[in-house]
Amino acid sequence: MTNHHSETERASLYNSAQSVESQIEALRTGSVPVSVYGLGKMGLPLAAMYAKTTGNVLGADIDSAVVEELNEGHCHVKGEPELPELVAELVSNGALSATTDPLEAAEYGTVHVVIVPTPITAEHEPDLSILDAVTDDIGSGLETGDIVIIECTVPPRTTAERVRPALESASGLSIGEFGLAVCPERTSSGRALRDIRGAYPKVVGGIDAESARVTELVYGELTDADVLRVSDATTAEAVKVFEGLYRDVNIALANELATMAEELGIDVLEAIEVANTQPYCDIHRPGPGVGGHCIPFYPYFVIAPFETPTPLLETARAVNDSMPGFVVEKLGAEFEAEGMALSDASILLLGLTYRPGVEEIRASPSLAIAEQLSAQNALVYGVDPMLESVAEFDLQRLSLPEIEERAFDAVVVVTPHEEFESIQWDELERSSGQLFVLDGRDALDAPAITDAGHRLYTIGVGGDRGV
Ligand SMILES: NC(=O)c1ccc[n+]([C@@H]2O[C@H](COP(=O)([O-])OP(=O)(O)OC[C@H]3O[C@@H](n4cnc5c(N)ncnc54)[C@H](O)[C@@H]3O)[C@@H](O)[C@H]2O)c1
Ligand SMILES: CC(=O)N[C@@H]1[C@@H](OP(=O)(O)OP(=O)(O)OC[C@H]2O[C@@H](n3ccc(=O)[nH]c3=O)[C@H](O)[C@@H]2O)O[C@H](CO)[C@@H](O)[C@@H]1O
Repeated sequence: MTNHHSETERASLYNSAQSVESQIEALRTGSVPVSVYGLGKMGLPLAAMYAKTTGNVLGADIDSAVVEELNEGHCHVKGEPELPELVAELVSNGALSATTDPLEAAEYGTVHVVIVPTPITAEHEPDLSILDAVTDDIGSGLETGDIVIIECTVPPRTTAERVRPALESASGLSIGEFGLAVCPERTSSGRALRDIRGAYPKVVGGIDAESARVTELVYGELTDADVLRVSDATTAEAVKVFEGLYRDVNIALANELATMAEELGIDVLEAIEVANTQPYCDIHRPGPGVGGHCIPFYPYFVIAPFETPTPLLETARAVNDSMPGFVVEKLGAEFEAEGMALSDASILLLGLTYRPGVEEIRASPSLAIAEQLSAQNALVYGVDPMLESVAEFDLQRLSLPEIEERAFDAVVVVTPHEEFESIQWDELERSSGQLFVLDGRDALDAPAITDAGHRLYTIGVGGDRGV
């Protein structure tokens, strides 16, 4: 990859002797080369925003298809408004390019932004191996005056106790010669550019004051929102993780309440909606499970690495992970009432990604639902307009038009993609008796289902919906 900015001066910001105005001028005129590591759902929008602001970004990704597509001006991330056009513009004007060689990026940038995956292992331990690899790569090219900014979500204390020593060891430099800060990505897929531009404040925490100063200056140019500087890097890491913990616990509360709906004999969704009119109440929405590689994973960034007991976090995880089973039990009970076994049933799952419009299947509820149904020898089909392959799922793939050519005993709405709004429910039929429709997300128009002669159960709705 040729360096498209080799002719311009190469400025660094950490411990810069220039005035703040000159530093900002350098940042905005392409004199501060930025390297972004990880060009995925979050990294590509972030690299684009950096390139739009600085005009000088080299992205690094180990996936050659990602790099090739980007260097052709194409956007591989689906469902991000404005991103394809922005990427095309930035690549054509030389503000953004990419390499598969993180070492090249490490030599190129004086600002290094890390936004690579931070998953968990099958044993629910944080897996920071990718972060470690990138840290070592950056360390090998780190120079005095550089700054490294961790945007990926990591367990608290990771930057101070894992990333810092690794950078110092790989570079032979120390904090004070280079900077290190945390600015966690707080964006949601599907609205990434809007969020990064400034839907809500960016949070900055530095290993030292100069790192915090430089990172505050950089994000002050990147976002229109406030930049909130917190005490240190660990606090910034904790802010991000706490947001996710709050969400997982609150979804678990909604799910537990939803499982009580029939015994309560009410529409729990209605009760939640009205309870939330109280400003101190923000009960989330029940569903067939909690997916994605954020919310179901972040609790383990606190449960696993620390000694302090975390019973609430673990219970919330257990409640949310029980929801696919709740769906399967509901299906079994419905068929049992007809004297039919799940092993004789044909079941269609609508929506396999973890939420609508996002091409991500990690921890998707449909994975567990299909697995548990298949384990009981049910015949399981799945439809998802966002997915080319459904190899990870225990089911047979159907296209949306194909579902009206077959008969099912039940249809489960797991993830309500907008394409499903075109389904003609009166065209769906069961080989004999009433089709059973399980609406996991309160996404359906109930009269359209019941007018078509189907039986409808919505998670959280215990009795008949009020008049
Ligand atoms: N997806 C979200 O909604 C979201 C929101 C906020 C924060 N985050 C956090 O952002 C980080 C990245 O998440 P994402 O959703 O963009 O992941 P992603 O899986 O969409 O993309 C990750 C990218 O990193 C690349 N990569 C993997 N190993 C690499 C390496 N060694 N060097 C360079 N690139 C490498 C992959 O090829 C991929 O393109 C994670 O820490 C995540 O927790 C995600
Ligand atoms: C704290 C927070 O908001 N973080 C957001 C979150 O974004 P996300 O893409 O992971 O999506 P979510 O909307 O959190 O959904 C996750 C799963 O929970 C299900 N769900 C959701 C709400 C509900 O009331 N009931 C549910 O059942 C849903 O169906 C899906 O399966 O994490 C990103 C990375 O940290 C953040 O950047 C982003 O801000």
